[in-house]
Amino acid sequence: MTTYLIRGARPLGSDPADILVKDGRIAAIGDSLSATGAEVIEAAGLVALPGLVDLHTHLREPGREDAETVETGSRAAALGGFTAVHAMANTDPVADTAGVVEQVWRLGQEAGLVDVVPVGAVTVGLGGGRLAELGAMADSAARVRVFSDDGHCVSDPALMRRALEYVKAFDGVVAQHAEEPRLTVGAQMHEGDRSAKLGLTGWPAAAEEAIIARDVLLAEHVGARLHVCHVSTAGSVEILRWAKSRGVQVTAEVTPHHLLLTDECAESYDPVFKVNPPLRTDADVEALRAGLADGTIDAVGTDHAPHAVEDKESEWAQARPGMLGLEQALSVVIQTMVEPGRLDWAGVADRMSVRPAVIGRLGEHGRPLAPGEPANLVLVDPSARATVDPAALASRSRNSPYAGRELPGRVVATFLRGVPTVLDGKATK
Ligand SMILES: NC(=O)N[C@@H](CC(=O)O)C(=O)O
Ligand SMILES: [Zn+2]
Ligand SMILES: [Zn+2]
Repeated sequence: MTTYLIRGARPLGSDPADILVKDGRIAAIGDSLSATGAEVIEAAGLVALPGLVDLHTHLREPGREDAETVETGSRAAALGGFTAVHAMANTDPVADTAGVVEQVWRLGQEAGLVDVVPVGAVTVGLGGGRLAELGAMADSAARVRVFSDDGHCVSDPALMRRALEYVKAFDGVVAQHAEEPRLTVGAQMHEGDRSAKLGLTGWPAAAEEAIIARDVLLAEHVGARLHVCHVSTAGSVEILRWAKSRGVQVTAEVTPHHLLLTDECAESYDPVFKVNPPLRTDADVEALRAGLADGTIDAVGTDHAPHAVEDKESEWAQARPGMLGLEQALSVVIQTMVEPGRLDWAGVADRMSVRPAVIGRLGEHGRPLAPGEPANLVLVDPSARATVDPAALASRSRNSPYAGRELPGRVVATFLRGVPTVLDGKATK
């Protein structure tokens, strides 16, 4: 294994130091380190962070390999600075058995670009009718700890309660897509002045908030862990703040797109901006940024949702919801949180690596940058700026909501257990 000497990087944005990466681990951090035979990486001006961890990625394999595969999504993740991603269960077949989660886990190992951690479905076929074999998925080689019907809400409260009780036995967590389905029939965008003006059926904030309120009460009642996916409204942040103040074991994530974009994007009628939950208002965006800054929202989760051209480039009402996120997530967080002074680099590491790793119970990720720790790390150039070109993305799909936007921050290198998956901003395989 090659030894790497990373020279003059700023760990979590602190003063420059050298980082020696040897045998898959951080061997030393200090001034003027030297190591014979080491490959030197000049990192002056670069910030070193622990490898990013995504709690919410759609990789589309098995079933829609034309939109993304475990390999192409892994490459997009590595280029975005990630060393672990949780692969959502809404594949075809659905990841609701030990067999399917082991298949996804194995494909991730073979690609070798990030640790692909399968999420198990809560209910059989995402049907919302009966619980999937949660215990078998937890005991499988994939060691599933996060369970979600994402794309669908576990809307039956009795079933949600049973899922929470079940996963408690192995320290698992239910990640809820909070959407009361009776309130979102035919919904196309955020319900408000703009949906009225555009004549599109609205997705009211209350459809999300009602489920979050119900679920935090259930999590409190049974003493289990709940995670809320893609929180999108100011009211949701308030409910989470209240629940946390009561000691409920609830965590939450916000997507990069909900931190940056609003329902104003829908005025273009460009379906690239169609997503669930929908882009909301300026006031919601502000509340999400404040919630991420004060820790009410624990993590950034990309909800990277690749879609093939024919599923996205159609009329708004026909287009599938979802947008890409992995390759620009860190840049969006730099723009919305770091540059305005709302999160420092240690805060970025906390919300994009440490806390998501803890929520997913990934022992080898989200660790401190310290000697002896696994060398999962990313080097970022915060001063670089680039315009997003969807054609240049590693994802197999092109549905980036950031096309043509200039964003700050460039991932220069990513290391997975001491092996570079990205060097000079390019994937190594
Ligand atoms: N976010 C989306 O709009 N779509 C996701 C499903 C989901 O996250 O709910 C997808 O799988 O495409
Ligand atoms: Zn969802
Ligand atoms: Zn999703």
